[in-house]
Amino acid sequence: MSEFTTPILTIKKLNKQFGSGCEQCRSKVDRKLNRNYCPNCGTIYSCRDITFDLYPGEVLGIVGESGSGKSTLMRSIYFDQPATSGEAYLQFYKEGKSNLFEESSQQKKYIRHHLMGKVYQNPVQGLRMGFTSIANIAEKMIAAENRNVESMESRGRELLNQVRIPVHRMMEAPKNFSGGMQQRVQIAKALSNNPPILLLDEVTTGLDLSVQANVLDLIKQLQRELNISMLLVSHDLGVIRMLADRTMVMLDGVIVEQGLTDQILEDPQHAYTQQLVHSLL
Ligand SMILES: Nc1ncnc2c1ncn2[C@@H]1O[C@H](COP(=O)(O)OP(=O)(O)OP(=O)(O)O)[C@@H](O)[C@H]1O
Repeated sequence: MSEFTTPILTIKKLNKQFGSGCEQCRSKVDRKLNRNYCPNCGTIYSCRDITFDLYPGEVLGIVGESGSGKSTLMRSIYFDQPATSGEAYLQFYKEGKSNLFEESSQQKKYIRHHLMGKVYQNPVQGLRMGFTSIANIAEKMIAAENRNVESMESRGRELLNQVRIPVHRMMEAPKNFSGGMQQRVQIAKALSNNPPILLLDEVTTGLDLSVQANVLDLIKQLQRELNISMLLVSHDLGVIRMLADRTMVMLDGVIVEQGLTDQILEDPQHAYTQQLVHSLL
């Protein structure tokens, strides 16, 4: 991305820890951790000084093994849980000048529903499985203060069509759908308020390979059509290779390498990335 393009999202020194820390781990400079964990007090440092920019229309991949902190990062950005410290700025919110983490819970709700959408690995987290599909979509629209039933229904139909769920099934609950369909309803819901940013957390993990390919194709197509910026978390470098323009590699809560995806795949610098790339070949 050009240095002259303004990022749509900027994250600066985001930290998330579980535990209050002790004298052996509180200082960033000389803390002695076993991977992300303080052996003395048990505090887990899930995200450490995570800093990056997301640019308009780009897909930024975040890859790393289980426990490296990817989901914690996504949860912090979407306010599913509070970050311990750090800054986040959105170009579309107060001209990118206000740290989102310091906003009131009401403002965070506004940001979450108007400016972001999120698709979870486990559809139970993103959907009400017993509600109809269209009601799931409407729920996010209502959260963004849309009260017009007709416009919600027509938007719901449009979105279901866009994610290739037959519209005649809109009154069915996601609990009756296959895993791939549930993910598509989640994507429709996440897109309902036309957010400029979509967060995708391991959205194809656990699906059969052919279903996985369909969902990835859909994401790729939507990204092209809507030119939406995406943060895409996966432990699977194959998924990242297919979708991400740039990639960050996380290990033990730290970004160990970032760059253009092609560059990372062709010439990985960090030993862990080399190992990841090697396992893909
Ligand atoms: N609520 C919590 N309480 C304590 N520790 C947590 C909590 N949530 C996450 N962690 C720890 O934070 C670290 C990062 O977890 P996270 O789920 O973000 O990793 P991940 O890279 O997304 O892994 P996975 O792909 O398996 O989901 C792990 O060591 C995890 O045990």
